Amino acid sequence: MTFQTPSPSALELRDVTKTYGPVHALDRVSLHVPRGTFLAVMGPSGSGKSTLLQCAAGLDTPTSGEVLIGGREISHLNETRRTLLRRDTVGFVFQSYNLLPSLSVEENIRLPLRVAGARGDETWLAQVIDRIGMRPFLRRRPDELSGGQQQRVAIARSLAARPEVVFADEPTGALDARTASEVLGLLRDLVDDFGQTVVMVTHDPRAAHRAHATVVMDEGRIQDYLVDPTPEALAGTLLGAR
Ligand SMILES: Nc1ncnc2c1ncn2[C@@H]1O[C@H](COP(=O)(O)OP(=O)(O)OP(=O)(O)O)[C@@H](O)[C@H]1O
Repeated sequence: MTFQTPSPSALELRDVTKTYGPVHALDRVSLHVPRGTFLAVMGPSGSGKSTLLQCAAGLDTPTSGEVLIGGREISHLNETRRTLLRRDTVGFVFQSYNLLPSLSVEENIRLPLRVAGARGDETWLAQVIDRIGMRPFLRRRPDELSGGQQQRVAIARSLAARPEVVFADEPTGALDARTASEVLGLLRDLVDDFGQTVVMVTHDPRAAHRAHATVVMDEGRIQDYLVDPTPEALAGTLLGAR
């Protein structure tokens, strides 16, 4: 499955299989995600979305096949080297924000740099903070923010080290429809304006609709690949997946 653009690849899966005993959670999945694109991953429960994200982000290793982030093969690295590579090249956004409650907004955003012992690019950080609209809130604690604001902070944190790919796992699952739409608009803007690459697992066709393209998983395989689908087309494809 390939985007028809000449951009270099931010993420590539080559024939990736992940088995748990007799279960093929991923079954020879190949995928190419160019830089500066927003890809949604949908599919029924148990179709392999989380496994795809875990293997693609280097949180887990495939049983066979290769995963390349920014052209570097990660699936054959040992745990330590994979952790280091992940730290430098991958950002995460979770449904539950996962901010540290004792740290300020600014400290949360800078956390990946602190953990890496990196100085960071101050111009980039300032750009990100302004783009997500959190500059007035930098000294607040997460519990002094709304859910949407907390997710904005989490998105800024995911971008702090200017990663090759941001992986978002149901990033709007805990938000009301209006706030979810704002957060998705922000993710899309980060891709369109900053050239970031985002891979987002979602159950929500309205969320996937904001991405450039959607892969639909079923039984560990990519069952469909839709470019700029309408929410109705996505809902129809998902109904047909089982
Ligand atoms: N650690 C594990 N041990 C055994 N089986 C697993 C494990 N993780 C996933 N599976 C199995 O692999 C298949 C794919 O699971 P996965 O969690 O990737 O699906 P999913 O599409 O993310 O589902 P959901 O939408 O419910 O989160 C399922 O059959 C699941 O039971």
